[in-house]
Amino acid sequence: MTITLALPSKGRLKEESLAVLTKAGMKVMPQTDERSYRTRVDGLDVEIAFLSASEIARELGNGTVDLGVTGEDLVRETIPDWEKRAAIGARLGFGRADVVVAVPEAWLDVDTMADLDDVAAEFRQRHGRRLRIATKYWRLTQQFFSSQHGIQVYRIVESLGATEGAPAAGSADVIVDITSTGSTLRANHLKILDDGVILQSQACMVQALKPRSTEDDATLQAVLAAINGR
Ligand SMILES: Nc1ncnc2c1ncn2[C@@H]1O[C@H](COP(=O)(O)OP(=O)(O)OP(=O)(O)O)[C@@H](O)[C@H]1O
Ligand SMILES: O=P(O)(O)OC[C@H]1O[C@H](OP(=O)(O)OP(=O)(O)O)[C@H](O)[C@@H]1O
Repeated sequence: MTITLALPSKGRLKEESLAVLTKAGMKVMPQTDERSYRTRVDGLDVEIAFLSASEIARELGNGTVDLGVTGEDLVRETIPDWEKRAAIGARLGFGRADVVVAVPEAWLDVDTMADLDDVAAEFRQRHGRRLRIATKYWRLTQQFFSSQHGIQVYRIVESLGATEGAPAAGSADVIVDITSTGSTLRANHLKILDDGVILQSQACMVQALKPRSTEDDATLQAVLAAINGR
């Protein structure tokens, strides 16, 4: 029996994930070439699958992989009712980014979610339409605006990239996106609301919650123990 561990297929997330496994004493066999997306962990019944970070979240949600390294933001955004289907086994300390609500710097009297609620409430009267929020994080946005802050009158405009440009382009009024250094927000004259941090995300080792054999469960627990003890 074998379990599948999905790792990010490119960039810093891939390099840092491999470094975590090495530090935990696991030897990932070299890929036969850069474009081969599968390999194994030496001496363990663990198959490695290299996938994109967002795909890893999706595959954890539908139970196609047993373990995966991906961002907490993607787990919470991609998997409906994520806590029923996945569990965070370890926070890995890299891939840090905050998911934030940001508004134009020119909105001088809007600094908090309560201020934004006021703006949303009067937006239709003033502008003849609802407040538009550009984001690719529509699930996190709905939870934060509607469930946590009771803001109901808005419209999500799905953005697939360059989200920070949406207010200047006129396709949205405010945005929800990730930020790490803050330079993209600053370059686009946007400011984070004082209570506008929705999630402080980082890369995590995530376990799919699904039935598996006793041997596979033992392998999975051994991997998690090694990661947590690194
Ligand atoms: N500055 C950053 N820019 C983008 N993602 C970041 C940044 N810092 C940390 N991350 C995290 O990296 C993860 C996204 O990684 P990546 O962009 O490789 O994913 P992806 O969406 O699957 O890739 P692709 O763009 O190929 O579809 C998220 O969890 C995100 O929070
Ligand atoms: O706070 P900063 O350091 O400026 O980083 C934040 C930016 O980085 C990401 O973009 P990137 O082009 O890396 O990826 P994406 O837009 O494809 O997610 C993200 O979407 C922000 O736009």
